[in-house]
Amino acid sequence: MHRLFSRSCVLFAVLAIWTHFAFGQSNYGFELADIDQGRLSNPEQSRNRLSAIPINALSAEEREYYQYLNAYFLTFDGDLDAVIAEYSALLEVSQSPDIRIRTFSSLINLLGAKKQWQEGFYRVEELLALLQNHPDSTYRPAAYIALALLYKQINQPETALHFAERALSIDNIDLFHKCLAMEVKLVSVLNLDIEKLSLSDFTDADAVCNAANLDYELINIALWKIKWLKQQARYQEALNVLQLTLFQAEQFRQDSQLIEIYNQFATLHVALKQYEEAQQYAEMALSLDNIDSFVGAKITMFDVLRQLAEVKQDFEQAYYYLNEKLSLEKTMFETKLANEMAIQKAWFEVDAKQNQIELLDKQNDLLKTESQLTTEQLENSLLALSLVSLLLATLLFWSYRSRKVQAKLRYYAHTDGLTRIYNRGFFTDSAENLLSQAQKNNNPVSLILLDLDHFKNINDSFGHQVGDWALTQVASTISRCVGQHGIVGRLGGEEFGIALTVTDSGVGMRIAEECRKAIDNIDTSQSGYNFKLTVSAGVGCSSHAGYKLDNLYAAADLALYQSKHYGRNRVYEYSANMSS
Ligand SMILES: Nc1nc2c(ncn2[C@@H]2O[C@H](COP(=O)(O)OP(=O)(O)OP(=O)(O)O)[C@@H](O)[C@H]2O)c(=O)[nH]1
Repeated sequence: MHRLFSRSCVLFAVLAIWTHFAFGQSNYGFELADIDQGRLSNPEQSRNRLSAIPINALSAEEREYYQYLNAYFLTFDGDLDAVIAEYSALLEVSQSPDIRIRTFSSLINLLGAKKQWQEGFYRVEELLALLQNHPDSTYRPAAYIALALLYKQINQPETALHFAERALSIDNIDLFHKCLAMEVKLVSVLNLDIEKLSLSDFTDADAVCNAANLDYELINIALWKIKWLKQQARYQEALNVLQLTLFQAEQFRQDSQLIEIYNQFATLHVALKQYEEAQQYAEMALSLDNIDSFVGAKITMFDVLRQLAEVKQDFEQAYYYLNEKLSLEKTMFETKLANEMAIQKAWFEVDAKQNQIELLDKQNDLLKTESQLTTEQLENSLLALSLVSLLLATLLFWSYRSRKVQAKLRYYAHTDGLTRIYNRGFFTDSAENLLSQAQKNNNPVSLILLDLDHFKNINDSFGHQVGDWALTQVASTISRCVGQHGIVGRLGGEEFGIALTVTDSGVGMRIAEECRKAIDNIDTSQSGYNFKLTVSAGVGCSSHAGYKLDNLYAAADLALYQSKHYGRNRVYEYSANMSS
């Protein structure tokens, strides 16, 4: 028992959750739909059921539904302005297309009833736009009917007919809306081209409205049929239909329809020359409480009474009725004119507003184009800027690269490829500059020539590569020894030159000796072989040989020769008594 209870609880919870999600968050979704269903057949009970629903328990969507139904029931209280305000407020917040379509439809009907044309026409535009975006809404019939009725009311039968036919073209249109659409269609065709109507049009509409159980519309259709028969002078047939309609109307008791029925009776009896009956119905109509609200009917009745007075030869009375009729016609004409003007003004204002909106749209488009143009210009400028930047970067890059290449070329032009010290050409140029500068400043300078001893043997014994290694070692050792005191170059093969700045002969000899010693100390085992690496050097000094490079070179060379001659691995300085 306990297990059964818990299972039921679980099932109930699952069902509740499912219902919650399937029907919009609360259980009132069903209730609202049910109230909606019964709103036409039992408005009072439906209204009471609606007022019993706690608004706070509703989801946002249900609240919109509630608001719509609440406004609908408010119509029965008669304060149409309040209902218009409710519908307008709902349109401000409503998100649901269906609720919006229904609200627009109801609002348009009310605005028509209140003759608030301008607002009505705006709402028509909004409703049409909404219908275009939601062509599958189930509430299209109601929307088309609302539009058809409004256009019928403002005496535009073509447009009324168009919307009635749109409604009738919907496959699954319900009987209620089908009946209304058929009625509007009948009236519109009756006003446009009576010849186009046949008896079957009335019979069909009658069948649909009968099935829909719509008494008011049934009486209306009968009244239109009577008019149609009358226009064809089928008075007796019209009278027969009228007899049946009177019976229906007396049960239903709608003043407007009763007045119209008495009216028709009176005119038909006049046509059939049944004056007494005509008089009776005309007086019955005029005696109805609110006959003054139906000016058209009153005019017809005064006309009937005028004809009857004329028949009786009572011209005074006939004149009275004629006057009454004319004065009412004048009032009705003025009212009609004012109404027409109000409608035209509303159209004009809606049109003007529409034009203004179109103008604004065009201005907007213009602004958009302008901004697009500006954007494009900006984009073009940015593109141009990017291209220029790219070009500049490329140029910079190329200039950098060419500078690098130039520097490299310069380097290669100046440098000995193997030993990385100045080559002969650059050494010679640099040495000449150095000498002329020293000469200008009267500073003593020295030129040292160094030549590797028995270098051929190294090449021959250990290979050319070891010979190259030896040359680079000697070059770097000499550069280290000279430091900032001068410049070093490879003059060719295994011969190196040093030009020392601001140096007297003593310093020249000392540096040459340092170089010789350092070279003698090179650890040749790093080459993979052990051999003796020595240089012989000759020093020429400006104080003995002058500042001409050739002379200095010759002096140093002579001294070098001495070094070689006297045993190698030694340094000699040129002196004037040194013989070549
Ligand atoms: N490995 C190598 N050898 C070179 C280079 N340039 C010149 N030589 C060699 O240097 C040697 C110079 O030989 P020699 O002129 O006979 O002079 P030496 O053998 O040093 O004898 P002395 O100068 O009289 O002590 C030659 O065998 C050249 O081939 C070079 O760049 N690399």
